[in-house]
Amino acid sequence: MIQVEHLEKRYGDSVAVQDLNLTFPEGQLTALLGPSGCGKTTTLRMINRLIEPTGGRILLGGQDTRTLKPEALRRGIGYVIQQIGLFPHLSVAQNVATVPDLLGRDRRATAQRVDELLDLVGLDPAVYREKRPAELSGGQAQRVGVARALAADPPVLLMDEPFGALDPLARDRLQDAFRDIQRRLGKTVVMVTHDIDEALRLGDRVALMRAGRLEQFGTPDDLIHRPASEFVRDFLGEDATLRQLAGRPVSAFVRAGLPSPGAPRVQADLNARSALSVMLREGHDTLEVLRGEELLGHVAWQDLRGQESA
Ligand SMILES: Nc1ncnc2c1ncn2[C@@H]1O[C@H](COP(=O)(O)OP(=O)(O)OP(=O)(O)O)[C@@H](O)[C@H]1O
Repeated sequence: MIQVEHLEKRYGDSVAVQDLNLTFPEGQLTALLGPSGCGKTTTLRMINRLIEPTGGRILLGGQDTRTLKPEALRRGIGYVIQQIGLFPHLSVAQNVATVPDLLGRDRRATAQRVDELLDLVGLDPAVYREKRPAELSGGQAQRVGVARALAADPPVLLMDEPFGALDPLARDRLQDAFRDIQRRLGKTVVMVTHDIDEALRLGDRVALMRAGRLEQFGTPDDLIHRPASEFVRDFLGEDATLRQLAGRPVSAFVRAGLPSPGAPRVQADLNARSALSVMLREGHDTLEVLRGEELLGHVAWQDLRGQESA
């Protein structure tokens, strides 16, 4: 758990972050969202002390980060940035092993861990282990960056626009892969993004910032259905519900029960936004949801539109 108390960063007369108070819950992914220049990156970099606050404090597992040496602090905090900065002269495996090697971990154990991590991020170790960064696509390099950040098994991961440089397809895939990994490993993740879809899709919590201050902190549902201000409402936009639906499979909304006669059938992994389109197109307010041949149940129009309770 990371607690931020009255955090402030001033540059001369200008204030980048002002009286910021929030708690990043353990094992969850919190998206730091907001318009350009609102202080997201500054906040993130104060957590691992790449930037020193001018006021307030940050507690990591209850401990004031100022009492820790920055190097020691950063050993427990993975950091992934958009320009991933792989070492060009090292192989993929050596890049991933950078931190364990620095820490003097056992070589054989590290080699095994590297393979596991490459596997985890969707890169076949046998194919990619010995490649150089120059031989990778942007998406592959980004995956190696994520594997490298996970290699030291840090409980906390800070990510700054980690998927920003990718084309939409690669971004979707890596976002999904990362979400799975995060859930499985239970890491506490703070992710800076200015991409609303990404924040709503990946965030267990979203911290929406504006001009150095926190505008709202809550679940994606909170921000969409219970916006704390006009700013939040405007920032997310009118199609916020649709955006959120696009990130969830229709199976998340299924109710058990008798199918309604004549309802169109869709597969469970169809995204909920497309399911809504099927209802509109077919003129039905329910759908039958199947996984393969198996009937899971049905989903109704109201379930998709009033998803606070989902
Ligand atoms: N080294 C610096 N000196 C002076 N001002 C700075 C410095 N770094 C950041 N700022 C200012 O602090 C504010 C917050 O910057 P920050 O990079 O945290 O914003 P951001 O929300 O991450 O923006 P973006 O999405 O564009 O990256 C901005 O107004 C920026 O101009």
